[in-house]
Amino acid sequence: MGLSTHARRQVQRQATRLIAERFRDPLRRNALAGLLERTAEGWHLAVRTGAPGTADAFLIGRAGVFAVVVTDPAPDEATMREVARDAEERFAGLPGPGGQRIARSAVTLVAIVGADSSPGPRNAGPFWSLPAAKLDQLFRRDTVHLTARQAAKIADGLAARLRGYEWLTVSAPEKEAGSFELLSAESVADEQLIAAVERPFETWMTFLHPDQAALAARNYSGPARISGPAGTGKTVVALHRMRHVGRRSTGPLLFTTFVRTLPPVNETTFRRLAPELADRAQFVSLHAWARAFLQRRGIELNTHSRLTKDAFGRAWKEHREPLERLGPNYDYWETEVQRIIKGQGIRTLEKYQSIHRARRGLRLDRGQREKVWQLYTAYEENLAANGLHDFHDLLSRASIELERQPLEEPYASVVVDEAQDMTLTGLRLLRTIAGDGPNQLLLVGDGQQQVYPGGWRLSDAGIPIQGRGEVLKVNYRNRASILDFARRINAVDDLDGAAGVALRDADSVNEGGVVQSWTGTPAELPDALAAAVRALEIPLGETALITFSNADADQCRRLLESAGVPTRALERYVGAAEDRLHVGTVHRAKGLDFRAVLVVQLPRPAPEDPAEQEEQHELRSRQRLVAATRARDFLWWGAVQS
Ligand SMILES: Nc1ncnc2c1ncn2[C@@H]1O[C@H](COP(=O)(O)OP(=O)(O)OP(=O)(O)O)[C@@H](O)[C@H]1O
Repeated sequence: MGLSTHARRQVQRQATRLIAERFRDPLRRNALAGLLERTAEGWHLAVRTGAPGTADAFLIGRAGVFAVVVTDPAPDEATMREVARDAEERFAGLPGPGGQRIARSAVTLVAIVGADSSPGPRNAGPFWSLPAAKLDQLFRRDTVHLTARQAAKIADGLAARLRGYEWLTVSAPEKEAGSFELLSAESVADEQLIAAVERPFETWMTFLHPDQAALAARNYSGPARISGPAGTGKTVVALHRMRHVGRRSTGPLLFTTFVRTLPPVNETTFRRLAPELADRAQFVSLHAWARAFLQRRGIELNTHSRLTKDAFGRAWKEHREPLERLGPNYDYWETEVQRIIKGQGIRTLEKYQSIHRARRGLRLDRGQREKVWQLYTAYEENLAANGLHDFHDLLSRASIELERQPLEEPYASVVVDEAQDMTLTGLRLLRTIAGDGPNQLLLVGDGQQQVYPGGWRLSDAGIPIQGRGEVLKVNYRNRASILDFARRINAVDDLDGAAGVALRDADSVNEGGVVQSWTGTPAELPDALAAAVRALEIPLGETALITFSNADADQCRRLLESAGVPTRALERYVGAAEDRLHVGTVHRAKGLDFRAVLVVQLPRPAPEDPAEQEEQHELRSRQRLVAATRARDFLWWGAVQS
C-alpha cells in the first residue's frame, strides 16, 4: 500500500469497523476488511447484504474484476460454477474503450478460504482458492492492466446491475489521499513502474471486441478454427477461450504450437489472465509433447538433429544428380522430403504420385517424383541403419501409440496456435489427442503468415470444421503507419483452399506509429544499425531485431554486441521485459510482438528456375509480412543490397 504507517492504521480501523457492523463470522470479517482497506487505493468493493447463492463480494480495480466467495470449508465446484455464471451475467457486455465490452471470461472467481481448510490442488479448478492470509496476491502489480478511470467506469456500470449488495469504501487521511490519488490514478511515475514490469494496459485481459468476446464464449459441437490477419487478437481469444472452457470442464488443458519458443510466452500471459487454471494448463510445443508422451510409454526415439541432417546429406550425395538438373537447390529437395513427403505422412510412391503439392513451385511429373522418392528412401534407410528418427517420426510414432492406447487422462480442450505452420502429420496427431468432441479442438492461424514451405487442407488431416470457421478482422497490434507498410507486402493466403481475410482488409484501431526504411551496402550496415539502435526511444527490452535466417541473426548479433548493445537470442524470450535487445529469425518471432522492431534483410541468391523463384518469392513475402507485423509502435526496415 502506498500510505504511511499512520494512514494505513487509520484505514484498517475504518475497514474493520465497517465490516464488523455487518458481519459476525471471523473469516468473513477478516477477509472482507482486508479487501475494503484497498478501496483507499482506488479499488471498488460491493459486499452482499442479501440472500446467499451469489458472490459474497465484487472487487474491481486496476488488476481486473473479481467475484469473491468467503468460505470455510473450501467450496465445492458445483456451487462455485453457479456463482461464476451469475457473476459472468452481471459483468457481461459492460462497455469499455473503443466499442469493446467486458468478456465473460474476464471475471476472476476467487474463494477466500480459512487457513485450515484444504483447498485441494492449488490453481487447478474453476476458481482461485486463496487463504485469507494471502489476500495480497489479488493486488499483484504484474497483473495491472486497467486505468483507474476504466475500473471506476466498470464499477459504475455494475452498480446498476447489483441488487442486494452494498458499496463500501474507506479513505486515507485527506493529506495522504491527495498524494495517493496522484499515484493511483494516472500518475506518470506509476505508469512507468508498471511499464517496467509489463506492457501498460493490456486491456484485453478485461475488454474484448464484441466479435472476440463472442468467439471466446461460443459453444462448438466439434473442432473449430479461428483465422484472421496478423494482430487481430487470435491468440488473445484462444487464451480467453481456454479459460472459459476450463471453467466449465474438468481435466487438463493443452496449448501447443509447432515452434518451441512460443508456448512459454503464452504461458506467462495465461498465468496472468487465469491464475486459477495455471496448474491445469500445459503449454508445450507439439514435438516436446510427443517426446514426453512416448517416454511415459517407455518409448525413446533418438532424434539427434545433427545426425539426422548427416543422414540426409549422405542420401543427397547419392541421388543429387537428376534432381540438380531440375533445380540445383539442396534446400528445395530437403524441404520436399521434409515438409511434403514426411510432413504429410506419405508412405508410398503411389500416394506421392497422386498428391497435389500445394505451394511448391516446381511441377514434377511421375518420373521426377520417382527420383525424389529414391532420395527419400535412401534417407529413411540411413536413419534406420543408425537407429535414428527425425521430428516427423516423433509425431507419427506418437499418433500410432495414441491410437493403440488412448490417453489415461483426456484433455478437456486443446488449442493449436499458429496452426498454419503445422505439418499434416502434426495435425493428425492433434486430432487424435483432442478428438472431435464439443469444444475439444481449436485451431488458430493465418495462412498469410505461413513461414515454412508447403501447404495442406484441414480436410486432409480429417479435421471436420464445417460451419465452425471464424474470422477476426480488427487489428489491435500495429499502429496505423506500420499496418500501412505491412499491407503493401503482397503475401497470398491460399492455405486450406479458402480465400481468407488478408491483412489489407483488416481494420485498424491504433493511430500513429513510425516506420523508417534504410537501404545500403553490407559495409554500411554496422553504422546504420548502431545509429538506429542509438536513436530508439523505446527501451531495448521491448525491442526485437528480426532476420530471415539464423546466419543473418548471428551476424546482426555480433554487429550489435561490438557496438556495445546488449542482446539476447529470441529463443530465450518468455515475455518478461529485460534491458536487452532480442535478436532472432522470423521463425522465432512469429506470434510475438514488440513495441519496436528492427528488420534486417540481407541479400540472398535467387534460384534460377522461374517456378522455384516464384515459390521463394511467395514464402519471403509471407515472412516479411510476419516480420513487419511484429512491431507495435516503431519499425525500422533495413534492406541490404549487394
Ligand atoms: N481486445 C483487445 N484490446 C486491446 N488489445 C488487444 C485486443 N486484442 C488483441 N490485442 C493486442 O493485439 C496484439 C495482437 O494480439 P494477438 O497476438 O492475440 O493477435 P494474433 O491475431 O494472434 O496475431 P498474429 O497472427 O500476428 O500472431 C497483442 O499485443 C494484444 O495484446
